[in-house]
Amino acid sequence: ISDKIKDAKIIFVTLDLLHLSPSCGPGSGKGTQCEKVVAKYGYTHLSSGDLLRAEVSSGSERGKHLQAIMQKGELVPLDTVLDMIKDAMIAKADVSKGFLIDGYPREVKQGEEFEKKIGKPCLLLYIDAKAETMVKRLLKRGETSGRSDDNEETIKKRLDLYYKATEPVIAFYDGRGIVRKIDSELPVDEVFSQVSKAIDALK
Ligand SMILES: Nc1ccn([C@@H]2O[C@H](COP(=O)(O)OP(=O)(O)OP(=O)(O)O)[C@@H](O)[C@H]2O)c(=O)n1
Ligand SMILES: Nc1nc2c(ncn2[C@@H]2O[C@H](COP(=O)(O)OP(=O)(O)O)[C@@H](O)[C@H]2O)c(=O)[nH]1
Ligand SMILES: [Mg+2]
Repeated sequence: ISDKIKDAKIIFVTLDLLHLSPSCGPGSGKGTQCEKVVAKYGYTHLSSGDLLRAEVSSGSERGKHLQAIMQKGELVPLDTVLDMIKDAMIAKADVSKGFLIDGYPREVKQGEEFEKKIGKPCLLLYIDAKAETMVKRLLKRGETSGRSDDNEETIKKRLDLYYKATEPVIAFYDGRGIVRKIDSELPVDEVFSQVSKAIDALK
């Protein structure tokens, strides 16, 4: 029965709401931009990384397992993340103008599964920054973030994995014409004005 309820709501989500996926490198400024979109457009921001970190904080057995994977900069099992996103979307379906799915998909397979279980994205915001910039921002964030993966060694692994697994995601959706590339080397507000243009062009 609960699966049926989920299915019904998912159709609603797909028809009426927008899925935006800022799928870009660690430290490129996804979180910063998503916050601004929430304030201006009334979207719900779902960061897959934040959902995972919440599970880690809960101290559950599953959280301990996740923590070990994340600390190495590797990807957690696909179903774990997808289930968390789906539950969070259903919980917010009634009050959201749209969804920003941040940090997902990390690999083409994750995107395919998302579409099978939830729906199609109408836009992929590709927030691009140089590797050097991303590392610099993450090291700076690491001074205060308390995140066990914001250290030099894990940042390097996250970036390697990003170029190997996540960049192909962008090519995959580019084939559908829904990718908007945003240059994140500019000041935050200028980046946001590019983001706003991409969203305003949706309808
Ligand atoms: N779809 C996802 C999202 C996150 N993770 C795990 O959670 C970690 C942190 O993810 P996230 O918070 O998205 O971090 P980054 O992409 O590194 O970017 P950010 O700087 O926004 O935190 C990843 O390295 C990975 O281990 C994952 O496996 N699958
Ligand atoms: N200089 C500069 N720093 C930024 C910009 N966007 C984000 N940052 C900083 O870079 C770090 C990573 O940003 P965050 O939004 O967490 O990136 P994410 O990893 O892609 O979610 C944070 O410390 C931000 O304050 C930007 O446009 N310019
Ligand atoms: Mg983030």
